Amino acid sequence: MTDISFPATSFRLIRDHLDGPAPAGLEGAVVALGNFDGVHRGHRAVIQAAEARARALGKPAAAMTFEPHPRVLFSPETPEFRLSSVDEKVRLLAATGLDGAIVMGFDKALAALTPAEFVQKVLVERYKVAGVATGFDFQFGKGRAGTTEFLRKEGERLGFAVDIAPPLLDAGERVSSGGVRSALTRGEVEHAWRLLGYPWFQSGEVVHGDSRGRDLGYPTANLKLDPNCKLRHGVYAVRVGVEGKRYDGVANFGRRPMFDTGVTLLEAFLFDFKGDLYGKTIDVAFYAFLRPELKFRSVEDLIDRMNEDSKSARQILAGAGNAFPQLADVAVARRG
Ligand SMILES: Cc1cc2nc3c(=O)[nH]c(=O)nc-3n(C[C@H](O)[C@H](O)[C@H](O)COP(=O)(O)O)c2cc1C
Ligand SMILES: Nc1ncnc2c1ncn2[C@@H]1O[C@H](COP(=O)(O)OP(=O)(O)O)[C@@H](O)[C@H]1O
Repeated sequence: MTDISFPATSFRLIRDHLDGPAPAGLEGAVVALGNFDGVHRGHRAVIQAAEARARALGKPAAAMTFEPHPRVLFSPETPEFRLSSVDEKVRLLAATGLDGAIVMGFDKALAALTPAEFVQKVLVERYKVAGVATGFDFQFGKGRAGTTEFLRKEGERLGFAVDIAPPLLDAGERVSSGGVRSALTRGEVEHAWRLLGYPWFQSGEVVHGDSRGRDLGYPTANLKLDPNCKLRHGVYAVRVGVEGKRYDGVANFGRRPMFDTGVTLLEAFLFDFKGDLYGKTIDVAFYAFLRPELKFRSVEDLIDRMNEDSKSARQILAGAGNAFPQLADVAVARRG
């Protein structure tokens, strides 16, 4: 167990809707624009470009993101495996050192704005942006017709700075949310970690299970993940953040074929912890895939294997240094 000190933050979170009044607090900022699912290293490069420009201009720096993900509006029948919920995203953004984030409610009215209208109404009139930073492949506005080239021209015409970050490569692979998703789907959490720059994590409230864990000598804190989560089922070495402390542990994600539950859960056993976690929000970060879920001949065999899993996880995590996602406290962010 180690103490985590959250970065002190005066982070300002704005949840904006076009039909409401223009919110105060981040006018004149340099804005990093994007969906930022996972806030991976490529996203951080965009954020750094916004911060550098903001410093040069003596302005605040903020991220502007869209919620729900535009895909939810356009193709609700094919739900996306999201790397981060809006809360997780905001906590990641707040820890980057940005002054704030604008979460634009993405609805039909916003989707109907042409690229020129989005620039004029949202960026210029509503936020009076001093600059915009985005990734090389960002597209925006009705029909995704707005390109980075268009944004550059609009910036020149209307007087705001435009910075476009080139693709970021990791060992020849483009860092992308899609790359992280497919790594997680294969259980390759180390690869996801490389692309993200931090071990992937999921947050949630601890719920009650079947009280079986205690009898096995392995009480597990249970989280229901988003049903669209495509993380490979199996056993992982994890580190768990609880109320500013963190614990190494081992977790199973799946349906527990031993007990024919049919329900998909993330269940984490925390080493060197005793206490009650029900109702608490915890962060479970993934460091290594240990094995797939199995059906053992007996509960004793399962327990033997869980003992082995714990030993491997302890070894792996001892070699992981202090690595843990940098997360600011959302409760602090929300007060902003
Ligand atoms: C390290 C670890 C490994 C596990 N491996 C398996 C497994 O291979 N097969 C399985 O059916 N359940 C597995 N489980 C899930 C346990 O069966 C589960 O935690 C237990 O049923 C407790 O259920 P409860 O939380 O509802 O009380 C594993 C759990 C942990 C913590
Ligand atoms: N080391 C630990 N790791 C995880 N949970 C623990 C630990 N020690 C105590 N607990 C508590 O035990 C609960 C899990 O017990 P368990 O018997 O698995 O029941 P259930 O699955 O019904 O919640 C956790 O939610 C938490 O409150």
